[in-house]
Amino acid sequence: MLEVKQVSKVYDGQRGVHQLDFTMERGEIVGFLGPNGAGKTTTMRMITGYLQPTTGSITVDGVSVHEQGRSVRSKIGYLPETPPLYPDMTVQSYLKFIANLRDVAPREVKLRVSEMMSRLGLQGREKQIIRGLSKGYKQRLGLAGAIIHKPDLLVLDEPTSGLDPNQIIEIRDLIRELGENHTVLLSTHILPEVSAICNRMLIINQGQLVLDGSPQHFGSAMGDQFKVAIEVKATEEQLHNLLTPWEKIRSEVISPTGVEGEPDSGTVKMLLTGESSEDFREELFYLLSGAGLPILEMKKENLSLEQIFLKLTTTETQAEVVSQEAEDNLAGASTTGAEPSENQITSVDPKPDLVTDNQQSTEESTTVSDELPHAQKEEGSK
Ligand SMILES: Nc1ncnc2c1ncn2[C@@H]1O[C@H](COP(=O)(O)OP(=O)(O)OP(=O)(O)O)[C@@H](O)[C@H]1O
Repeated sequence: MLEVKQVSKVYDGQRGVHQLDFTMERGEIVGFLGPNGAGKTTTMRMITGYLQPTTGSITVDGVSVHEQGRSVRSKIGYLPETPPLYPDMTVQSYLKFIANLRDVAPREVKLRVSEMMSRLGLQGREKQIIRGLSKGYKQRLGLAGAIIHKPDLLVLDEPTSGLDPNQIIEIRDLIRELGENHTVLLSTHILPEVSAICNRMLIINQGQLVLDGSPQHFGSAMGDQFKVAIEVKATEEQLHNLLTPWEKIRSEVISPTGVEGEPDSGTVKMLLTGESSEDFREELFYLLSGAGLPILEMKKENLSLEQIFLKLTTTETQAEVVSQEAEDNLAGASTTGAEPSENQITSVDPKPDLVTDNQQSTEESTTVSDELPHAQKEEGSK
């Protein structure tokens, strides 16, 4: 439904994003990740028609966002990082205003406003002045405004930023629910949010896409070495004798038997690392079972999302762009890793503004936005 084709944005000679290429299918919830300044907001503003790409094209259901803006905008809902709220309005009058702005048929406005109030849990706050709402309720109201015209595509820029943990959970649940009827693109710095809500993620670094696929399948695809953790009923010596001659595998004891002061469990836990991304579990199974050593546990070790993110956005190595195609191979019967691409990434801020758990951002709540809902284009302002 969304096609971003070879899109670049240059600000005063400086690169915003470079040759972005991706598509989104109806019903997907896609997480958009990247360090500060990577180009997430720029991309989202171009998709929603607020910014004109320097080159390339963006279409929604085959219609150009920038050539036929008005008809396409009715299909898109956008929640900028700071929701565009008018602090002196009441909740209800704001939603009515947005409904009119979004071309909701006049006879439907009342019904639509009350539908949004109930869907976003805003009932009872109709007459409340927006200025007095908590950050979480402002975010709900922003979301209500973004979906009041029933868009197919929802673009959310850091929707949980600045919320407390309870509000984060509420907004995530709402997004998950919205994902049942909408296609959603959301940017975030909170990596667990991607695993919690999204069925696909895009990572952007220095304006270029460096990863595209499902968060569940990247762990092993991103690692250039296949890793397996095992627990075997054996002695360390037996395992050592068996595994040492296997040249392509490096083994490391995680929990040895016979730890002083501990009863001997009779098992050894080991981490085995292959020299490549080739899956060696089957060979390992036959090797150990052939030697009469029972395998109590065997688990493929995946890179965590945090490790993937850091690997892709902080190293000075060749980018290992994992394409959707490679991920499909991985998800299927194939046991090989993803094909590396020729794209290059270079070093960036080694400490991107990354939240790896449910830490709350300390960002201050702001009510007056520079991104008012009626501002359809705002070239060059951030
Ligand atoms: N209005 C602007 N004028 C000039 N340069 C800009 C403007 N907006 C963004 N940029 C530059 O474009 C690049 C991408 O910025 P963008 O805001 O899209 O990144 P981001 O991934 O959203 O970052 P953050 O996570 O900090 O919000 C940065 O180098 C930024 O400095």
